[in-house]
Amino acid sequence: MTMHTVPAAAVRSAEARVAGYDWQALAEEMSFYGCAVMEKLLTSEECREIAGRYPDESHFRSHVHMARHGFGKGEYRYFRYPLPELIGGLRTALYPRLAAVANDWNERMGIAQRYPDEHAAFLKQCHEQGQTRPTPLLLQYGPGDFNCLHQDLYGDLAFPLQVAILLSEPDKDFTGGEFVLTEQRPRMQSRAEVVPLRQGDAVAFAVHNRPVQGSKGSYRVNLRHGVSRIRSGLRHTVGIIFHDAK
Ligand SMILES: O=C(O)CCC(=O)C(=O)O
Ligand SMILES: [Fe+2]
Repeated sequence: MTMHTVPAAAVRSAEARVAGYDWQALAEEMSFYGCAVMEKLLTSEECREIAGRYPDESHFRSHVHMARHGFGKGEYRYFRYPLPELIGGLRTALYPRLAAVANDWNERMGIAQRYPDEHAAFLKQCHEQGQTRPTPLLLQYGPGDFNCLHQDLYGDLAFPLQVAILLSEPDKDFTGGEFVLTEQRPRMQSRAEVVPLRQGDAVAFAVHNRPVQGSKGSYRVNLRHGVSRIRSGLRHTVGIIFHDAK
């Protein structure tokens, strides 16, 4: 078993969970708007369990204070391999669903690259390119914190969709702190999208580019995502990024 292999039982259980969603509807949402919400991907107990890992350094390979890098304010930690089974299982199970969307996008954007059907095969490509470090992360924001608009690119090889799961309950654990996306359109003004999430909901969204169907064919837009200022309380999220990092 290599370091990035997820136990088969964890993958099967995540696949069963993922199969409960209407993937045709989700794929259409992603293609129309650049994002789609999977409601209640995690239970509140699972959310609490994952968020509760934040203080325990043994789960993580590194710790980032966002203000030190100009990324915003707040902090996050990248998980180590092996990932927690729930996160690793979902990373493996979500990948093929999103790869179908990613391959359709590449075709529409005239990009020759196609993503393999299985996450293990894609990770192998990352590792062969020297992108070997795990990218799933746990984020923690307090009052006044925010996450500047950004793109999670960690090397030349980038999977074009990613997932973020809200672990805290809006209006109870925190206020403010909306997940936001902006879409920069060629020679046009940018479009913003605010994604309403409850505890346990996951948003799948475009990392950088996606095609938009216009009246005269398809054009390419450039997306960024971030989090508006937390007004009160504590907000945790887990981010699932499918490419590994240099
Ligand atoms: O905290 C959030 O909702 C966004 C986190 C983020 O930037 C990510 O998961 O890549
Ligand atoms: Fe991000």
